[in-house]
Amino acid sequence: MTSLADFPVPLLVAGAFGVGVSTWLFIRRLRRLPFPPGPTPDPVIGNLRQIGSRNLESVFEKWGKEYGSVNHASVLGQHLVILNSFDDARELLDHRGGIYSGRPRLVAFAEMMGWGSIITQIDSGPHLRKHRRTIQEKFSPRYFNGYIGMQKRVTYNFLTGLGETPEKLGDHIKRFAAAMILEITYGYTVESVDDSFIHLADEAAVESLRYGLPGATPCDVLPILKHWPTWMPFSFYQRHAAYTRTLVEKLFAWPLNWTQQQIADGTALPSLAKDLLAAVQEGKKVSGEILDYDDVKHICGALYGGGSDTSTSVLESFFLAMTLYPDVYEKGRESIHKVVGTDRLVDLADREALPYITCVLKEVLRWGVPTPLGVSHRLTKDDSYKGYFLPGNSTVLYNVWGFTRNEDIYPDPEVFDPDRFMNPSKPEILQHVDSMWGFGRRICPGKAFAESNLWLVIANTIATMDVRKVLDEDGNPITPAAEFESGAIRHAKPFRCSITYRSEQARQLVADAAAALA
Ligand code: HEM
Repeated sequence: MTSLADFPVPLLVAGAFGVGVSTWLFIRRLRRLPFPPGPTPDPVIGNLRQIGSRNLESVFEKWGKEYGSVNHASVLGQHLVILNSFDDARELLDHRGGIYSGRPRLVAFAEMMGWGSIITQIDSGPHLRKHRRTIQEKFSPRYFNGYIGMQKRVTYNFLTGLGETPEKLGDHIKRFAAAMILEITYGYTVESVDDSFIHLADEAAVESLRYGLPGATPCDVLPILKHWPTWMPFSFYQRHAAYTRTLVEKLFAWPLNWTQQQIADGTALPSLAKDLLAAVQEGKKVSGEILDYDDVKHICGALYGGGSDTSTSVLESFFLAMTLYPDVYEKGRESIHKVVGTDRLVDLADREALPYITCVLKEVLRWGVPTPLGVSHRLTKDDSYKGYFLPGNSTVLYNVWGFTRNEDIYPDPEVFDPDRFMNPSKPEILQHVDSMWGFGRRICPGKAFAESNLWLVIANTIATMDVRKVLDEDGNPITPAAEFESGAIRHAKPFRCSITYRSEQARQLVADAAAALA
């Protein structure tokens, strides 16, 4: 076989020179291309003023209409690429995923407050691969099918609580979302929203978001400031980050220590943490990877943040939509009565036979948009697209809210209409709503699990409860506004609705099912 050593040295040098020159020419040509169009930046701060807006997704949508679907902006020297069309997002984030799957550097949030070791913050590389493979395997339908009993129990507890104190809808939703994740992750049962883990998670989230968002502290602009000692003057941000870090570390360590104690006592329920800790102890590979204790801590620690507030947002939107659209509710109930009857609750095995309920869930996702701008990716190398230069290390944002409001795909986008997904006239109708779960190599690994939890709870709520508008003193129905609070996770603004069991038989069905699994 011919090896490199068989070639004369001058030929090798000439070859290497040729490759070097053509790479240099290629990069030069790339850099001569313009940035994608976008709003004119201010000196030094760039587009900070526009980016500071709360409803960033609608700002981006306007830019898309004004400048074209791919936009460029900058904030304090950081390039941003904004994708306002689903096709561009699919081309770049899916098809060119090899260079579009990093995560932007967040100095305060990830490096100072301690979130940097969890998957959502980890940049591309072997560490990411290890965590993703583990989560993907453990949240594949094959694996979590073993948790159907747990999914049912959490669902029936939700319905029981709702039947008893419907005015506490928000608390029941929050408890449901937390319980699903914490049971499967740690085998930890959540009895109420007054749970100490939920309090700790809330406090860690509030403190982290206070100064953790990109650009919220000078450390994001001048990373060397993260080393500024906390005993020095002007160290407010460093001291706040150090305090937040203690909360974040406790958030990761506390539930895992709890599971370890349960294992030692012989009382541990099946859970992801239990499986992974056993694999670490026995030196067994998980999805072809060797994990250590810190991997387990951070893999498990990522899931509550990834799965609980998103699911909460979806259920809030569901109850708001059902209050506003009684015809949809009735149609959903009729479809359940036809297939399941009224003598039993709805099961995950009924999913295929109940396509309308699946469409209700899809429409809740589209209408409520839990993650309006997904999670930002990072472009790891210079690239060009549609004649524009996209600089390496750009933060890439995709406008899920805009994709799912595109009138060509979703006419009357603010109207809640699950029928748009029944026998869709074009494949885009189903494809674009799936952007809710992100793109490419970073697509949400909890998608199948989240969809099955949400489907089960939505189907059984429709089957057993009446959700209606509340009446004012004169007996007139009060129509709540379809208003949402935007942010990384979008939530319906607080609203009132009336929730009662559909019948005594429905109440009994739920009570019996909950008792059987208690
Ligand atoms: C309605 C519920 C949910 C929605 C809308 C949602 C949405 C998303 C989105 C948009 C991303 C970012 C994808 C990207 O970077 O392009 C993501 C990532 C992630 N999600 Fe979900 N998610 C949900 C539920 C869950 C659940 C239940 C879990 C856990 C079991 C979970 C775990 C994760 C994790 C670990 C990541 C990070 C993946 C990575 O960085 O590579 N999610 N999710």
